[in-house]
Amino acid sequence: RNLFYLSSVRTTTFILKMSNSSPSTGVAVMHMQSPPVNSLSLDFLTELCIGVEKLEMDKGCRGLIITSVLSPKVFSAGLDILEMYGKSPERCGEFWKAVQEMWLKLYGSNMTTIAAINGSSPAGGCLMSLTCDYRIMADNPRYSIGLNETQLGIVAPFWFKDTMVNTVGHRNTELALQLGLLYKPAEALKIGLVDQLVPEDQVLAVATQTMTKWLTIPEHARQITKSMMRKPTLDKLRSNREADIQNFVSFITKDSIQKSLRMYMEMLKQKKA
Ligand SMILES: CCCCCC/C=C\CC(=O)SCCNC(=O)CCNC(=O)[C@H](O)C(C)(C)COP(=O)(O)OP(=O)(O)OC[C@H]1O[C@@H](n2cnc3c(N)ncnc32)[C@H](O)[C@@H]1OP(=O)(O)O
Repeated sequence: RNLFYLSSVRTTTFILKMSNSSPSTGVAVMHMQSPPVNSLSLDFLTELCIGVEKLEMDKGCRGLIITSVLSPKVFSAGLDILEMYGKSPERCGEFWKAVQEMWLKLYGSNMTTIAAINGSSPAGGCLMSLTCDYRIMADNPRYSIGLNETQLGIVAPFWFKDTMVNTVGHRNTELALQLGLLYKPAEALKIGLVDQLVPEDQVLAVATQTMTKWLTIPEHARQITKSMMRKPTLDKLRSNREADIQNFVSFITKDSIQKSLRMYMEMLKQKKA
């Protein structure tokens, strides 16, 4: 099963093609396609990290757009709850390492990255879009975005929080994280959680136009500036990875947390019924 595919902007797509930036544009598009909701499983994260690493090594690739083919519904439902429920501590540790890896690779990417958010993007899905340099969201009030971890009875780790603070500031993050707020597109724009709203059918086209503008900036200067802005946040996790994994494993395997996750999954199913 292919969890996502990468394509050039101008040519049509190929499944998991790795030398995937168009020579004419230098831009790759990652289309996430892991039905039903693009939840971030261990397999998905592993595949994503390999794909990004290959793009990073491709000197012809200067930009990456991340979007979903599950539109018009979901960009990403965040971490796969089933990876955190009823799993052994070893497996939980492996999963968390992959989540860290995804964040380190995307937040630390040398490429210009744009999230073309064409559906809801809660929790880990919001984190993934926060790693990007620019966020364009479909202006559809059915969609929402935010770090809603507290609603599941879990706590967003410090590097989720730091990424949010770097984007929307301390006060907005305090409110967002404590209350587990999911923002409608207009509210997300207001606090700076997304940079631009566009009609649903134009998300990818506007992302592509925006990328063209970003790529006119001298590459070396932009990369050094990005690194200067993000390095302290990245270094904080890099120097605490193992402790962060241990913290996650001991937290997520607690009976009370497992119970909260079970109740949340039941609530999702009931909502559907
Ligand atoms: C120190 C401890 C640190 C812990 C830090 C953890 C950090 C991050 C946590 C996360 O990312 S947890 C995930 C949080 N995600 C959510 O809360 C989103 C939940 N999902 C939804 O709100 C909705 O599904 C949606 C994304 C808005 C889409 O709605 P839609 O109506 O289109 O689809 P549904 O019918 O609700 O769902 C379809 C199907 O998918 C299952 N599902 C949904 N989300 C997840 C998920 N995140 N993981 C696994 N499975 C998910 C849902 O249960 C349905 O399953 P079935 O009933 O079809 O079996």
